Amino acid sequence: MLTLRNLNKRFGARVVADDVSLSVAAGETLALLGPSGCGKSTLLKMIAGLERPDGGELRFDGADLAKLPPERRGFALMFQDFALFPHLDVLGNAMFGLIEQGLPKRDAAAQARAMLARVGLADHVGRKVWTLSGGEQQRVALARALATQPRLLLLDEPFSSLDADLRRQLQRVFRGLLREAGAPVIIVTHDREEAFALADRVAVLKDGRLLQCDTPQRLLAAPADAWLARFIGYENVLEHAVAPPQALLLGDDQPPARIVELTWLPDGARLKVAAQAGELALSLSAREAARWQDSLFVGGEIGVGLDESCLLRFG
Ligand SMILES: Nc1ncnc2c1ncn2[C@@H]1O[C@H](COP(=O)(O)OP(=O)(O)OP(=O)(O)O)[C@@H](O)[C@H]1O
Repeated sequence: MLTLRNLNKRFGARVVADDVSLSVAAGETLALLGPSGCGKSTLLKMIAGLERPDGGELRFDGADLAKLPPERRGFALMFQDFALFPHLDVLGNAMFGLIEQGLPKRDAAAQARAMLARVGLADHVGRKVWTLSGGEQQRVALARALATQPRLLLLDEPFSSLDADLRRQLQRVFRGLLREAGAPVIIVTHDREEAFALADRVAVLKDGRLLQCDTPQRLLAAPADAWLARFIGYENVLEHAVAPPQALLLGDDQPPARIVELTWLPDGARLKVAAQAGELALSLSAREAARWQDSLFVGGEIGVGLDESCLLRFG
């Protein structure tokens, strides 16, 4: 298990880690999620040993990491550009870490081949990496990282250079492989869908502060504050609570709300209305849109209320 306790780091006046405490268990995938510049990569680098914390404690299975140089931590780090070696073929890349560990070449090649087969690249071992597609390169980088059987796997924006379809497809492959690897995994991302798709728990960071760390379900069910609620994708964020879609009540018996924006879609309509509680966004199914069609125009009125029992209150 990896444990961070009261970790602090600043660059000049900029605080990038503000008393961060968290832990990641064996077999668990944790996502560090936050906007650009909030300190995600720096946190990863401190764990890897590439940046030194100003204060706080980093432990792995109870042992203090402070005096352990990066190469002796037994962690694998995978960057967003994959950092493959262009002069080596696929097999050469995948066995690189094993050779570094001092494994005889034959054993290293056998283990690397086995890992390449696991990521679906058994037929590509002799290819130069620059002849591979982005998704294939990404799988080589993962095979290289996993082949060394790291004690901890650190992935920095592993999918950011891939297009959306490939990203989704590889995320599925990854999720299985990461679980099988059995080591704790930390993934840095600014993409909430990626975090929710891959991670068991998601740690949300802002300006170096850990705002909330929980399962995707619990983050969605009980966001800590309004900023976080918006960041994880909620639209109707009120002062003290989120109004999820199920909290919105439509009907003639509800207070009238003026339609300020309207978009017709194949399966209904999207509206923004000026309601008593503030501006609310809502989606109408095709059936609801048909039911209210006479009122559906910008400037028109529709009855919109809030079911207080469905609101997600902060804190
Ligand atoms: N070695 C360094 N020296 C000075 N400032 C740094 C250094 N490394 C990072 N920073 C600054 O610290 C802040 C946090 O950087 P970091 O890379 O950790 O953010 P991030 O959340 O990973 O961002 P992104 O999603 O854009 O990669 C940024 O303002 C960055 O410019």
